[in-house]
Amino acid sequence: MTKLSVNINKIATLRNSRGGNMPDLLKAVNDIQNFGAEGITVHPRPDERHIRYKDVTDIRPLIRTEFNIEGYPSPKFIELVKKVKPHQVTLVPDAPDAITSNAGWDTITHLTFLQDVIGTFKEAGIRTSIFIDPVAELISYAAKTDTDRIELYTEPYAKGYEKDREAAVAPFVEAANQAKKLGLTINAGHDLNLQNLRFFNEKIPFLKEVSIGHALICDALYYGLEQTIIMYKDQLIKK
Ligand SMILES: CC(=O)[C@@H](O)[C@H](O)COP(=O)(O)O
Ligand SMILES: NCC(=O)COP(=O)(O)O
Repeated sequence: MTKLSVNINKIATLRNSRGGNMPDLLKAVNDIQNFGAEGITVHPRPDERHIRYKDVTDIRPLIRTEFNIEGYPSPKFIELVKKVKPHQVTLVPDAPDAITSNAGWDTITHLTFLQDVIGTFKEAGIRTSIFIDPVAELISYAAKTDTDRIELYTEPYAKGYEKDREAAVAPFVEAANQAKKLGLTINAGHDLNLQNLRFFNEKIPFLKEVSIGHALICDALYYGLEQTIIMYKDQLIKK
């Protein structure tokens, strides 16, 4: 079954908005895992406006599932990830001031850089994934980086879902099949939600993991965190 990794950036953002320690991020990490999530995702950015670097270190001993750290591989980020040793690092090409991630890697232009960074993480025994758009040439270059996985950037799917979900998912199915043939494992994330998740997951039966933050934390305001995680996991059950 596809694993659900909960991105807790939004919980940190809420805490940071007032200073202090409410909501308690470390309690949330414990609870989210107790409620059935199969992983925790964090995405530290250089200005630490969401997750702070210290949060990442503090969270590590509480992980009983899988820890996924996402971010742009700056020297500081690489150092943090090597120190914390998560199960997976997901490389994202976002600019320091990006409100949120808004594109996948140009794996052609940045091939050598990605090969170097991925080599560094693999030497440290950390599984790698790279955030990517569903474009054939970019996927074929992703395989040349020696990454273990790719994370399909699903915002365009989410945007197109209501209008025509078959058309919206088609490039992702094609990209996933191509990546699988090249020996890559497939993750997905960005703007997945209770409406669009089941369809995406059913269309890519070998999808390994989804990381979901924004919509899930918004839903938790209405349903509570435990019930929300149950609802998202239900979307990942193939019926
Ligand atoms: C790579 C990706 O799509 C997510 O990490 C996304 O950027 C969520 O992070 P924020 O919640 O901080 O926008
Ligand atoms: N990698 C995607 C992620 O962690 C969460 O993205 P979103 O659900 O906050 O859009």
